[in-house]
Amino acid sequence: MKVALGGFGAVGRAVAEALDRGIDGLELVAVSASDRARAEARMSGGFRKVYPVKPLEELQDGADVVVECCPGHLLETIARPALEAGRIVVVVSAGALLANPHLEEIAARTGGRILVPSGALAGLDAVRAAAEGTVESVTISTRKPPAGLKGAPAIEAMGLDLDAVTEPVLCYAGPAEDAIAGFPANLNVAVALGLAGIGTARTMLEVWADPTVERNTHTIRLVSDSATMTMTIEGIPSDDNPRTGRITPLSVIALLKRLAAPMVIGT
Ligand SMILES: NC(=O)C1=CN([C@@H]2O[C@H](COP(=O)(O)OP(=O)(O)OC[C@H]3O[C@@H](n4cnc5c(N)ncnc54)[C@H](OP(=O)(O)O)[C@@H]3O)[C@@H](O)[C@H]2O)C=CC1
Ligand SMILES: O=C([O-])CC(=O)C(=O)O
Repeated sequence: MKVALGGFGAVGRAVAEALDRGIDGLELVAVSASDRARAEARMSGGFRKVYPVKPLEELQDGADVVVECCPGHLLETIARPALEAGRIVVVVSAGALLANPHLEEIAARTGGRILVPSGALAGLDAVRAAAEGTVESVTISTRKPPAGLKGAPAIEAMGLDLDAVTEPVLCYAGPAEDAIAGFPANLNVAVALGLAGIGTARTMLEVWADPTVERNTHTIRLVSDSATMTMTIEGIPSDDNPRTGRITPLSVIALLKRLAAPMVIGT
């Protein structure tokens, strides 16, 4: 499968490095970045090959799979032409799907597919299985080191000085659906959880700026007629972007491998 990466930041570059090192059945064919020269320089300083840096709208040409790993407001720019062309689109900015419900309609019409990786979250396999039965409630509590919430419009609206936070501050409590506008680059996990389970309107979220944690910590609780679950993941922030956990690109790589694998494990 030929893979094009829409984004070459904390997620895209790590996925590109893995594909460049070589994964059976997968071939990197193009990347996108806002700074083309910098992307090319990064590839020439360590990659085996320098891949074409293409505009986001052209990633589907010559690719079977397009991975969206850009700021969420660019999801439509990447996904619409790729889905119109019937491609598989891997969406890392899951939160942006809420503002773009038409993408699923395009996929249904063209035979394209939208795949959302587990990203920085644990347990979506079991949540999806439980959702085939009756789920009573799903909650997620997110605690991030204050730096991991920097730039979020909701934090700016609160007037919270994240550098001055000395004890945990509750920054949001309510449905996952209503949080993403205020935290577009921080809560993709909560939207992915909602989409996997009982919907983002019924999935209840708390967001904490917590100086006592060093990791992006997400705890899911689910009550259903098949199981109750409590799952916590403590993700190490990536060096490139403290908002993004290191496990996120690994989740994308694992998903891409499933696409090419003769055997698939997990829901
Ligand atoms: N689902 C999940 O669990 C998670 C989702 N995310 C989400 O994944 C997405 C990617 O995260 P991350 O890699 O950390 O983000 P980064 O900010 O590190 O990287 C973003 C990339 O997008 C590129 N870009 C920006 N504008 C354009 C443009 N107009 N054309 C082409 N490329 C562009 C940047 O280019 P340049 O390199 O030139 O700056 C950069 O390579 C974000 O939306 C983030 O919120 C993150 C963590 C977990
Ligand atoms: O990496 C994380 O902990 C999660 C994250 O940023 C997101 O969901 O957008």
